[in-house]
Amino acid sequence: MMLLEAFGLTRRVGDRELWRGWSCAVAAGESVAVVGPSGAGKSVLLRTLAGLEVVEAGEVRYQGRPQSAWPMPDYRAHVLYLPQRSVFDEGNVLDVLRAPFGFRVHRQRRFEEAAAGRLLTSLGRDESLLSRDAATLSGGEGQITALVRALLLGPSVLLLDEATSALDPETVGLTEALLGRWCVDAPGRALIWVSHDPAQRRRVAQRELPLVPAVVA
Ligand SMILES: Nc1ncnc2c1ncn2[C@@H]1O[C@H](COP(=O)(O)OP(=O)(O)OP(=O)(O)O)[C@@H](O)[C@H]1O
Repeated sequence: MMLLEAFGLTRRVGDRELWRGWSCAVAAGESVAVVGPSGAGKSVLLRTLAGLEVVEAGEVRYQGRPQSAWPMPDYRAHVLYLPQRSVFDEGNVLDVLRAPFGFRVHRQRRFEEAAAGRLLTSLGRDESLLSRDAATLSGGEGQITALVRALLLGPSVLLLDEATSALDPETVGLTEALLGRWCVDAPGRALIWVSHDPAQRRRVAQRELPLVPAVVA
């Protein structure tokens, strides 16, 4: 069975059709990249797969079950969207990492500061980041914080929307290595990348899923 599938997705914004009849099938253990020109709707597509945008036409399935048949908080905990830029609530990074564990959907999970520390170490940072005010993080520090928070929550599918764009090359390398290991470390995981960097796509993606803009009649 495929982990995440889309069948015939079509999406309009205003009076413009972004894409028509888009389909994909991503298996567990796969790392793939959605590619298309600027404005083609890659972010809208990832957000649609993540259950953050309405599915106007077509169907998304996770573990063979239609997105519409999942309780949405559960679905979004499994299929997690990581934006280019995250806005954090007040507090320090530790507060930001811990906060989602108070949500009902994550009640089976327990926040472990040591696990956060290990992830930070594997991204070339140390625990001093935990005490920093989240509102004053740099773009790259914000991306690291968002990635660590996402991984701590134990998703199955990570949708990465230019999620390493603000990182220095060394940290990009560490992030790609970490995610590559993450994807195969346990069964039932997959990565879907959107990246403008073709070299990054070659490094991280086993194949590309083209997003071709709809033809205007
Ligand atoms: N809620 C919305 N209302 C109206 N237009 C929207 C909405 N969301 C996205 N759009 C438009 O849809 C188009 C696709 O946006 P999106 O950010 O998904 O493109 P993209 O392929 O990720 O682009 P880029 O590669 O430049 O980041 C854009 O023209 C955007 O302005």
